[in-house]
Amino acid sequence: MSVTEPFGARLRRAMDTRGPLCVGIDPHASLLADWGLGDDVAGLERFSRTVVEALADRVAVLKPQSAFFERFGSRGVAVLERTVADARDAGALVLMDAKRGDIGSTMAAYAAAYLDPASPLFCDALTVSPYLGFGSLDPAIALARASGSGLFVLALTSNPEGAEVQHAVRADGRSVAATMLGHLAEQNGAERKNWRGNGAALGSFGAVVGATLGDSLAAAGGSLAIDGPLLAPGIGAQGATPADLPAVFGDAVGNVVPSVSRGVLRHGPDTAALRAAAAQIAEEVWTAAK
Ligand SMILES: O=c1ccn([C@@H]2O[C@H](COP(=O)(O)O)[C@@H](O)[C@H]2O)c(=O)[nH]1
Repeated sequence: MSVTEPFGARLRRAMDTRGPLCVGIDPHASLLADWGLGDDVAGLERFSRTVVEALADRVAVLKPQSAFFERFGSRGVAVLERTVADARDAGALVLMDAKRGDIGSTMAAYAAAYLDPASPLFCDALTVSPYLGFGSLDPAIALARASGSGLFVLALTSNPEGAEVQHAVRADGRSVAATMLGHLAEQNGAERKNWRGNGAALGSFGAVVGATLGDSLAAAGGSLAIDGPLLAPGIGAQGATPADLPAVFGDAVGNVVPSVSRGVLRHGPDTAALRAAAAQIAEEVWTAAK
């Protein structure tokens, strides 16, 4: 397996040159219809190609939502493979939003599917769920280190239902989410010792922390100083705005990768309109973080 520059270093460079925005590729049936496309594989392919053509040469990260491709079976997954390859060829980092999580031996197979450069679905990073225990992610962490890819671990998700699990307080007084953030800080600390020295690069092990959280982050406790990226979904259709980011993320706002899907995609299928929508949100993020 070829070892490349770690994901966190590549992500920091992309954020510095392109801005931090991540745009989701979420081909909802309703969006396919709004774009005048069929709810079928041809529609899926046209939709995905259009988003890649419009944005892969300018945003830091594109995030295909695997579920919307899987619903078309093997032909949908074939479209997903092409989407990932085309987006990477055009210069975007690709974060596969598949939220995988299982016992370690199965996790190793999920990791091989997305983080082994020999796999047809190889991506720059993968979203994973730690709710079978953070240690169940060990095979994915090991493969990410070996292949220079990254993980985004669900910590405090953008949906209101997440709190009943993530805010739960453990016997040691820490919330479940704070514990996950602590594990990520350890993983990024180990990476810094072994590879990054004192450079400004981010760690390769990020957390998912919803932009929708308002002050509920304080309720869950835990530190966002994980020395890694913080993927912030929830902007746009779920009600958060770029202006919310400083209040939610505080001092860690410089490590935030704001993620928007429908808020950009609803402007398609016109390529220029998609670009303008992404540029407008990027501008709002920049203004908010100043
Ligand atoms: O906590 C989370 C984790 C992931 N997501 C995913 O992000 C997009 C959000 O789409 P919008 O259209 O911008 O609402 C979607 O793929 C989710 O599965 C999230 O929303 N929250």
